[in-house]
Amino acid sequence: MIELREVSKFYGDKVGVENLSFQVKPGELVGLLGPNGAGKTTTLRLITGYLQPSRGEVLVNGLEVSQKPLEVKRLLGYLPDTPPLYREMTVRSYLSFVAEIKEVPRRQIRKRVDTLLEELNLTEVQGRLIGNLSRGYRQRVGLAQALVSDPEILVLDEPTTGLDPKQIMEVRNLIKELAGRRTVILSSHILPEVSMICERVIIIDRGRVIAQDTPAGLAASLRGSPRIELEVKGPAGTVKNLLAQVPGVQEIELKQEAAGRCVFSVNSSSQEDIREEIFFAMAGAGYPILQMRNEDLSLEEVFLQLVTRE
Ligand SMILES: Nc1ncnc2c1ncn2[C@@H]1O[C@H](COP(=O)(O)OP(=O)(O)OP(=O)(O)O)[C@@H](O)[C@H]1O
Repeated sequence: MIELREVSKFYGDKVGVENLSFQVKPGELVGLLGPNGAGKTTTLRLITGYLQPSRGEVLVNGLEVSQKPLEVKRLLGYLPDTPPLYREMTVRSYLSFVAEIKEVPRRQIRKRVDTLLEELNLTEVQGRLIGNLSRGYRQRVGLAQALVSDPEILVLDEPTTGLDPKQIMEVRNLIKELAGRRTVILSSHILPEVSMICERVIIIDRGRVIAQDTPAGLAASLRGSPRIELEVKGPAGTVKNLLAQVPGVQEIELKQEAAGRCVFSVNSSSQEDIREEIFFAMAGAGYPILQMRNEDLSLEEVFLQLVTRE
């Protein structure tokens, strides 16, 4: 649905993005993740045709964006980093105006706007001037204008920026609901956000793709050897010796010891799950396991590792 082929964009001698290649398949919900200045906004502007690449090709639904800008814009709904709102218009008149520009047939405009007002919880403010709305409402109006033509593809630049926690939850849920029938690409510098709502994450840094995978896949590929955290009721020394005999155990680190309990972090050399073996070893010796869990890397840790490694 969206394809970037070795795309570069330079601003004078400054690099916006360099040699960027990735694809987004129909129906996917993909997150573009990166720190400030990584090139997220540039990438989204290239996809929507607001910028021309200095090198390479951007294809949307098989059409080259720079060759077929109007056709591509018909397929897209775009929420830019600053939504293009007219402060002196009411919510309803603004959405009707955008619907007209987006070539929604005249007879359908009223119904379409009603549906959007309903879906985005804007019905009660439909008669208010946009300039008088709170930031959360304005963001929702921005999202509504992106959806007005019921586009196949949605491009959202930092859709939750500036919202309060409740509004963030609402907008995230809305995006998930919208995603089913559409292809969605959104940008964010918030890690939990993309891991929560996106099926696939493309991490960019300094204009380049440095990783792309599912949130779980990214964590797994970088996790290296699995780690287990274990709390046992028993003497630390003996427990450590027992752990050392479990096949696959590589490193054992005592993290805490108090009141007859000890907490260990155990590194395994194999990709096999060694928790069962640990259980039998402790049960055999009569030391109850109070807690045992895989220490998974969060997306945040993966992201930091990737960016730092670069
Ligand atoms: N119009 C411009 N002129 C010059 N440099 C620009 C322009 N727009 C972006 N840049 C530079 O290109 C790089 C990528 O910027 P971009 O806005 O795409 O990043 P971003 O990931 O969206 O960051 P942010 O989250 O801060 O918006 C940055 O170094 C930025 O300073």
